Amino acid sequence: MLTDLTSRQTLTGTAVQLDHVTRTYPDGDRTVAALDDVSLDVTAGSFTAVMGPSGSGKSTFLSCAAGLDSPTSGRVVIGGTDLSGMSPDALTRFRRQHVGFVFQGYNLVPHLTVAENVRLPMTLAGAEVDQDRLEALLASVGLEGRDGRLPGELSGGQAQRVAIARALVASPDVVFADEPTGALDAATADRILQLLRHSVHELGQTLVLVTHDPRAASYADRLVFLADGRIRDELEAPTLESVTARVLELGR
Ligand SMILES: Nc1ncnc2c1ncn2[C@@H]1O[C@H](COP(=O)(O)OP(=O)(O)OP(=O)(O)O)[C@@H](O)[C@H]1O
Repeated sequence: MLTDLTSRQTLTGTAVQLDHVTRTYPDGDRTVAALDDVSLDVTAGSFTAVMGPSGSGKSTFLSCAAGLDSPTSGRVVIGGTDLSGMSPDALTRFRRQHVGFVFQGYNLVPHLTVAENVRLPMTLAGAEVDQDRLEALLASVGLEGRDGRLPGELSGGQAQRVAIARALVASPDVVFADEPTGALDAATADRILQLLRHSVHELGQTLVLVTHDPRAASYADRLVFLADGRIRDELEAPTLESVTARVLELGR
């Protein structure tokens, strides 16, 4: 069971705002809009999934919304801070403190222990993690007693739990998860998705999950469908049945 590890200051309001965000890329003589005038408010303490077929703009959405890339036009606001015009260095510093990431491939540093991997965002930001908090965080993701292990000694599900603890350690304004269960078997994937959902509903974490998997999307509070770089549709309280039905409708 997750305990209240975070002292979140904002449980209400908007955690992430995309305001008319467009991202174009050169394509020969033309430009292609990977993201085309997307506006979206992500409510603090909510779990939003973003789904869409291959090439619909999911990766571009994640890169722009998380401050990994800058939109060609429009603006992104995270936790009240407008990212427009920030230098790459300033964006990196901002992300370390305000944005957590969980990727399909875990992205753990192989020669660092579990505890060192979890601490890493804070270490890079020049901050300490209290030992009690570290232990409580590891326990909350089901990794108590494993703090001295190396990533190579963990199963895929355990490695992703480390990545989730690392994403939560700085109490970020938002965690972005990019196909976090793509490399896991179905039962392990369900446990990881439950853990992510609990981080929202029990810790008040804001979570944005990017996926092409209806099952993963059905864990969210709200589902946004992308197609051709635009928001095509939305579902509140999605279920596997409603997501699957909508995917079939949109595919027509
Ligand atoms: N660096 C780039 N240069 C040129 N075109 C790009 C670039 N990145 C993305 N695109 C184009 O933008 C569109 C959206 O791509 P994006 O990778 O965001 O889609 P996606 O939904 O994440 O796809 P997938 O599910 O296959 O990863 C595609 O047409 C893609 O070819």
